[in-house]
Amino acid sequence: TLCPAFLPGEPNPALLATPFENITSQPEDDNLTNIQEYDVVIIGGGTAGCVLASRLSENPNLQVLLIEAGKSDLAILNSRIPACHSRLIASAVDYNLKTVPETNMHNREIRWPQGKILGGCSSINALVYHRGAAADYDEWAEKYGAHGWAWKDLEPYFRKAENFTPSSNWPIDKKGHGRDGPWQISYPSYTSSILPPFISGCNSIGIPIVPDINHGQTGMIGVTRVQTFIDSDGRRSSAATAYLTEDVCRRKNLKISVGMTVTRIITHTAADGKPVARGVELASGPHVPIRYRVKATRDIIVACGAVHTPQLLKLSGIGSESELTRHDIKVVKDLPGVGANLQDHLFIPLTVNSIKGTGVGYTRKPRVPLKWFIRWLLHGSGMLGSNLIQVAAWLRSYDDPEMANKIEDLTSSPYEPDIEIITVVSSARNIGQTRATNHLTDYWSLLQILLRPSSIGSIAVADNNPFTPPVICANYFNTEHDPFKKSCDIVKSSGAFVSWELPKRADELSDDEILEYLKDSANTCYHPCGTAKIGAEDDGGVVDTSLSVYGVPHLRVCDASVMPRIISGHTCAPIIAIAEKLADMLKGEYGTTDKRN
Ligand SMILES: Cc1cc2nc3c(=O)[nH]c(=O)nc-3n(C[C@H](O)[C@H](O)[C@H](O)COP(=O)(O)OP(=O)(O)OC[C@H]3O[C@@H](n4cnc5c(N)ncnc54)[C@H](O)[C@@H]3O)c2cc1C
Repeated sequence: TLCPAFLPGEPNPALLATPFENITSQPEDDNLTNIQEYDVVIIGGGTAGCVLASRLSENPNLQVLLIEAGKSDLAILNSRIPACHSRLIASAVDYNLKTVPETNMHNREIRWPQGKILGGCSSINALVYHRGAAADYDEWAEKYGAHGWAWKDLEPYFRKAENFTPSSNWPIDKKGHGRDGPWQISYPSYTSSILPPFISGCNSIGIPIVPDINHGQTGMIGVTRVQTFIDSDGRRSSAATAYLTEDVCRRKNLKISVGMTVTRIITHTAADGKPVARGVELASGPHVPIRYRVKATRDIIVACGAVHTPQLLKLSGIGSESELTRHDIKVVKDLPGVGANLQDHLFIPLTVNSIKGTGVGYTRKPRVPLKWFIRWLLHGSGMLGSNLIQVAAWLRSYDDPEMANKIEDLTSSPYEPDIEIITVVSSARNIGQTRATNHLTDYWSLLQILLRPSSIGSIAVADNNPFTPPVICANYFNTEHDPFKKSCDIVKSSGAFVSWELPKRADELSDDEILEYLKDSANTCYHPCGTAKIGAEDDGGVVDTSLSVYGVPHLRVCDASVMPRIISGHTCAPIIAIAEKLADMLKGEYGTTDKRN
């Protein structure tokens, strides 16, 4: 763990791609003759990209290249230690992006972490394993035209990905889970002192205890212990560690390029005058004069995540004509849906002081005590082997008659939630910014996550330079939801509550004061999606149901961008299932068609 003998990925691009000097990166200069070629080129070795590379290269006749801008997650200790996930935010493996000043949030620029590392966000995220409500996927198919992506279509792929290890102290019916997949799912052995009072607080106000929220049951409502992607050695099971094992990386037909950014997708004009995706161009950094190119004889799959996928498509001439022209990018395909339909979850922090012995402040010591580290290193156990998000409750605010009159029901079915409440072990206002100020205090933080926002934002390009960060406008908060009071009820009923810390007088605030507090303190819950959605082209769709980009044959997208509507939960597991399904679809397709030339 400390000094891994094996690190996936080839850092020298000259061994995998053909170098070009002094090219302009303009479509006129799109020479692809006599260059290194592969059957499939996957751009972005993140959550979806690792799954695709691993599954597609199971066919030894298929030459696969995976290109990742970051380096291996095995070399980043904080990525391996589950409890250290928040230390990865604003670190060298984060793109360190932020939104534009959000007008409905007191003009705050919200920090948006995105993993620049093999495994992508699955290597830096909070390790919560959650599938979302079955009705969310049925809604994709029925309401948004994503036929073939309903719950019944995706459920087998959730199982295929998973190797679930049950826990003796939280028994569930294992039938709903997979046992043979590469992704390690478990309950961490360590449980914090927050668990019993949170569950009893929920129970006292009528929230049922549900053994397993990931069962695909109708009505994903209740409080439960959180399942995580942590393996039996207490290490993070990212998409990279799960899918790009040493055996997989030794396959002769799989090449993995690390530390290289794809700067554009090269399209050629076919005999019918239409564009066809043929190759990609990559570079190690903004000031390096050498670019590299590879050709794809079958497909190019963009898996750069919901922020960078639309950016790359636009830099390659695929996007709204007016935006591309404004930035001097030659239009390949006018596709206004690219970068539109951005959706995200917001969380609202609530921090309370709790009775002595029930708080979690001790977990936030600025320096991890050596004995904790040794315990984790040798046995994978103790506090460091846990993601420290231990319990969560999913609720419907509409069932409260007072709320039902105030807000529109945006859930995917009358039985599914619009709110999730999780516990975290920090002063929630500080997440991603500074360490908790007083690590000795007994406190809890609860995050209320708004699961069904109607706010729609966008990803735009700032200019035509692939190394300029994209312009993120989340456009938060054009809906009123009020999960806040429910959290106050939970903590007051928990038997461990002492006083309000943030905000003070939390349960006495008027609606207007709560709204002001939300604008001041709400934060991204790190689930951006929808920016290259499945759907009809005239309805803003970017890809069809085979995840092929409209009007550009042999170009596909597979990542959080393709979700037509944000789900009522965490996004990592659904993306892994989507990638598993696309890999299966492509294996079937490639098995029966002739190689493209
Ligand atoms: C801090 C944080 C906490 C989260 N917590 C959870 C959680 O607990 N549970 C959960 O389910 N979800 C969580 N999420 C969300 C979840 O992790 C993401 O939705 C999901 O992993 C995104 O997968 P993806 O494949 O779409 O993109 P990513 O995993 O981000 O992969 C994109 C990859 O593409 C690479 N890339 C981008 N542009 C280029 C380019 N031009 N050339 C080459 N490579 C490129 C990136 O470096 C990256 O590796 C969290 C996210 C964050 C950021």
